[in-house]
Amino acid sequence: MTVRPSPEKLLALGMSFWNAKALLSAVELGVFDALAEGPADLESLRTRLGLHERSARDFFDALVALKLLERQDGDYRNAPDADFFLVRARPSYVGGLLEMANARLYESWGHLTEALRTGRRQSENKDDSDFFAALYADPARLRGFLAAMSGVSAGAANAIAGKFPWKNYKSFVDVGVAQGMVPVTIARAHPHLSGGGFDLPPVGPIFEEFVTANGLSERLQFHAGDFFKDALPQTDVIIMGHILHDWDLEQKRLLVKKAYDALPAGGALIVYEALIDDDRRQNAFGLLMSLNMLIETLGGFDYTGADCQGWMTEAGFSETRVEHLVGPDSMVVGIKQAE
Ligand SMILES: C[S@@+](CC[C@H](N)C(=O)[O-])C[C@H]1O[C@@H](n2cnc3c(N)ncnc32)[C@H](O)[C@@H]1O
Repeated sequence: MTVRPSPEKLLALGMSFWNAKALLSAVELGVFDALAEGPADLESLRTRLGLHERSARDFFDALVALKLLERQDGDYRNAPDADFFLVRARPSYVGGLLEMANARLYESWGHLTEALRTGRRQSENKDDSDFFAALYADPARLRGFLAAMSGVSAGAANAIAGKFPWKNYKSFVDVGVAQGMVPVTIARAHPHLSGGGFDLPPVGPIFEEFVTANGLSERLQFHAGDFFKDALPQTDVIIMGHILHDWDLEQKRLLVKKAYDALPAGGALIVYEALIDDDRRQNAFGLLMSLNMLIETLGGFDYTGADCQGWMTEAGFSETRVEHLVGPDSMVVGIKQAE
């Protein structure tokens, strides 16, 4: 008997932007913040959030069906994971990424077809100015972007702190550090390490605020610079997370070479991203991230572990390996030959 194919999966995938936008609007409206204080019934939640009465019930019940909220005896409360990760006041908040997705990516992705036809990015300014220069001209957007990066890298930060042999090294610098989630996580887990972050000058105060709030300002310093114009700080281990995918092939190769030049013999470069699997058929998130680079940047694209190992070998690294971190993220480690 032949099995009749079902369109269910295709239709669910095609309509999954509904689910995404319901979550993004819930974060924007502060639904999870409102319920962090305790359960609320329909009317009090609706008035608290300033929603029109027409669709509030459907919206909240859709969030129940999506398992973001729970409802008991007419009262809504946060589902446990939403309560942990989506309440702004909690240190575990990862909604910065979702805020950025809501404010910028959601609309830009509406132009994916045009981007695929033209090869040109579709974020707010489609001209040739540097993505980061435009972003950093607006302090509120800068802060939002850097906080979003903490949400993106929190899981990988824990995995790098746990999986890399830090006991063999004394110092490290995270290049393109953003707010500092990765160095803070590593320094907390390994009290013998000191280090810091390298990034464009406007990032300094935001990094320092985050490091101080985590009680690590004695061990983590900020290095201001432009990684295309300045040498990278000399240190035992350099980390680059979600950096190489922002840039074109020549720029990627240049950054790997600059890391090699800054490391001592025996030093290590850790590159982490949502690496595409070598066969380019499994890591849908990595492949879609690469399309996000089309939407957002002039020449950026994501790549496989084997691609990155190739650039590291070209730059002079004597040993390279790829290790899975968490979810879609993996790291490529390059070791500079010990003398
Ligand atoms: C996509 S974010 C990645 C942040 C962080 N590594 C993470 O994974 O969460 C890219 C970072 O590179 C920094 N950056 C961009 N251009 C730079 C440049 N020319 N020199 C130094 N840093 C730069 C940005 O400020 C930003 O913090």
